[in-house]
Amino acid sequence: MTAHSDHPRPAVLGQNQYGKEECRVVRITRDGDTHHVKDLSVSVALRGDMDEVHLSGSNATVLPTDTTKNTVFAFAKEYGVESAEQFGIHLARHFVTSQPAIHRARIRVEEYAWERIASAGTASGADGAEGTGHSFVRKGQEVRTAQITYDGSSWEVVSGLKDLVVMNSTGSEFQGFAKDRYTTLQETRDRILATEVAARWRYSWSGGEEPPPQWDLSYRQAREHILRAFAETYSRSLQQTLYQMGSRVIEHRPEIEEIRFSLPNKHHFLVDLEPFGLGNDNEVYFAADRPYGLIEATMLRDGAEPRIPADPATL
Ligand SMILES: O=c1[nH]c(=O)c2[nH]c(=O)[nH]c2[nH]1
Repeated sequence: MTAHSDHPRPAVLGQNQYGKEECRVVRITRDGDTHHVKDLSVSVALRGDMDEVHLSGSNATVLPTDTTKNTVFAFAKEYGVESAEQFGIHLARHFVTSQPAIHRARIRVEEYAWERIASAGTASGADGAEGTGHSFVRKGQEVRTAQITYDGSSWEVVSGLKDLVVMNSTGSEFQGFAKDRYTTLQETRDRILATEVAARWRYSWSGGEEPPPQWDLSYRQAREHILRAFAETYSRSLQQTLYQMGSRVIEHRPEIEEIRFSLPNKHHFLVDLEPFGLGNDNEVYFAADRPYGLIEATMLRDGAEPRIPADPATL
């Protein structure tokens, strides 16, 4: 006879917590034409008198996780985001002091840093650098890619980059689009435009007597043209912005004769704060993860043959 086979002990509830993970909030603060961005992923975990909800199913002490998410967005509007720490302190204090059943709140914040896309001749990223005031590139290095093919007589070099995240906090609209009975998207004259650029460009160089391009210089310049075109284009669609990025590279870099982009449209939806009696003048956005639009196109030097495949296995 073993102790636990004849007299099994009942299960007891151990440590428990609940909340909302990864509330992706983007707070734009407009200082005239200069915008400031705070981009956070906020996770809330609450603990307290939660036995009954587990044991009997009574939700009397359960502040919904949906409410915790709403609070994150509402606080972004009401208090702004001075720092990740200060924002977390506001939230944690709020949950613990306003809900008698909640005794402990753990707020985790990840902050994604952005730097300004500077215009020609200014130091990229330095705060206060000249630029549009509303164009940003996410900090953290993009990945540079290269594919070299040689068949014993000729070379093909396709270079590129991926994971280059950019955002315009204004200067973008999307309207006048086709509509059918399933269309619910509202036309907008002022939206956030954000994407994670993946681009590949093919050099005209194929060996022989011709000296190869200066690869590093060419990469830096192509990247710079892509960024500037993104920043300086008033966008009517991501497709139009893509075309400007590509044509600018083709026009300024004679060594490149084809460039292909794959641009996810990283949607940012304005949060409806009216239920909380708060306005939202393009200040607080929900950064959606998926699904996302995917806009792809090739730009060619006139007369060049398209050789970058549209559907590669990987970039
Ligand atoms: O720039 C855009 N292009 C689209 O094709 C599209 N479709 C959509 O729903 N939003 C957008 N935005």
